[in-house]
Amino acid sequence: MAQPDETHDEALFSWLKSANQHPDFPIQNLPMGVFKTRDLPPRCGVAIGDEIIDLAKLATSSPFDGLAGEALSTLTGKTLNPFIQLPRSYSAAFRLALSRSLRAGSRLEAIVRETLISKHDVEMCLPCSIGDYTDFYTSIHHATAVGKLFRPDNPLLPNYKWLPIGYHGRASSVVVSGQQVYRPNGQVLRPNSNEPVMLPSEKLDYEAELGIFIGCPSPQFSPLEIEQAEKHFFGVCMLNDWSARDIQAWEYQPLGPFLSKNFVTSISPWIVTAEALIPFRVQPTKYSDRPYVAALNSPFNTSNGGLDIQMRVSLRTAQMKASNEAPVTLSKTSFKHAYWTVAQMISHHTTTGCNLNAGDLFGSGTQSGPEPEEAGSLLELTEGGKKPLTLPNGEQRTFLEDGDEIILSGFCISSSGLRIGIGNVSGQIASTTPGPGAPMFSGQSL
Ligand SMILES: O=C(O)/C=C/C(=O)CC(=O)CC(=O)O
Ligand SMILES: [Ca+2]
Ligand SMILES: [Mg+2]
Repeated sequence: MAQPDETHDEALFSWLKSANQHPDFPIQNLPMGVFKTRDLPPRCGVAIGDEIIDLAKLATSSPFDGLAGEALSTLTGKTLNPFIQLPRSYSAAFRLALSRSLRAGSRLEAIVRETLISKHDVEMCLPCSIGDYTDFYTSIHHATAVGKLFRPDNPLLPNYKWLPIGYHGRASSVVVSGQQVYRPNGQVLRPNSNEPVMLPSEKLDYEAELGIFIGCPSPQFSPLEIEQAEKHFFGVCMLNDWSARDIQAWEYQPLGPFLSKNFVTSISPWIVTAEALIPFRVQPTKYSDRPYVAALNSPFNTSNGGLDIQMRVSLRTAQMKASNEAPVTLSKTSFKHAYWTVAQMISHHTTTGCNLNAGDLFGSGTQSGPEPEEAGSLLELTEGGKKPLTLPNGEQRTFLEDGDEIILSGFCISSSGLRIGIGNVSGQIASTTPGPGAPMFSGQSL
């Protein structure tokens, strides 16, 4: 795993004014995504300051040599998949060449400047074609708190500390930030009843997660040892695993969540690459009485397997929107508290020989920190709906109501204050049954 290099130098200065001191997209970030405009079909881009580099347009000038040039030639289609499946040496070379081209004094300034499109003129799309989506459960604080609500006698099951628990999710319903979230109908067992009823979920919730994209594919029947796993980690986004808690409580035993989590999963539009995250690597949080599992340990994972990614959840109700109030923060935490690392999730997923493909998406599982106010879901913040939250404007919430907008955002910040944004993922709740072609709402997207 690489050490910080010249692309991470905090003193780098770009010829693009808006990139310098940009809170999300300075020259040290260079996240990748797919966008479209009124005139242009979906195409690959890199966010820099308040602009987006149109990579198909950049490729027509063949500005880069060697691996970086080859990498750029894969970025002319409608998804990032042809690029992210390449070995990491290509993405590292591309990042270096792009970083140099954006620095003050670069001989490529005029060529790159020609490709810039304002972020205000684009609509973001899913960054890649997602073949499979797996949702993990890596926050021990979330697992313990939720376990207490669902299984008071047995909150943390004995397997938790031995392997990263997960379930196979539904890739077809992953959407990009800004898409409406329609309240799902489902079977629910009401209190003091023996028979379920079909109704719109009354316990609609969010889950604050990190999204993890797989890059270089791994072949079937070739388990990845933990030392190899990082080579398959392409990058991250923010992910909201919308969850209908009443549907979940009735359906989840014995096979786990099914319809309660398959109706929509929202992700932020930009993928922040593993290379950009190098300065924010940390030692994973140490947990006492963790059993030693040789296959899930490596010297690198022990020293640098963690990622200090700050996560924030905020809510804007319809009433707040109508009176022009800013969203209210519900919780803050960091992915550094996760019990299992990205490499452990990747390696474990392939243990039986399951293959991973470029563009596969992992959810980290809801990230809740050690303190109650760091909880990544309403289920935890309201203790299963028993303790409503009172918002600054006097409104109360147990679960989400129609018109509520949830905004999950992420960023990393260095000890000297350099910040890179991971992104924002927002979604607004609408009452059930949209009819064909769910419209967009004007949510915030980064
Ligand atoms: O049964 C439980 O303990 C809870 C399961 C989940 O909510 C599954 C899930 O989505 C995991 C997560 O996001 O951490
Ligand atoms: Ca989840
Ligand atoms: Mg989902």
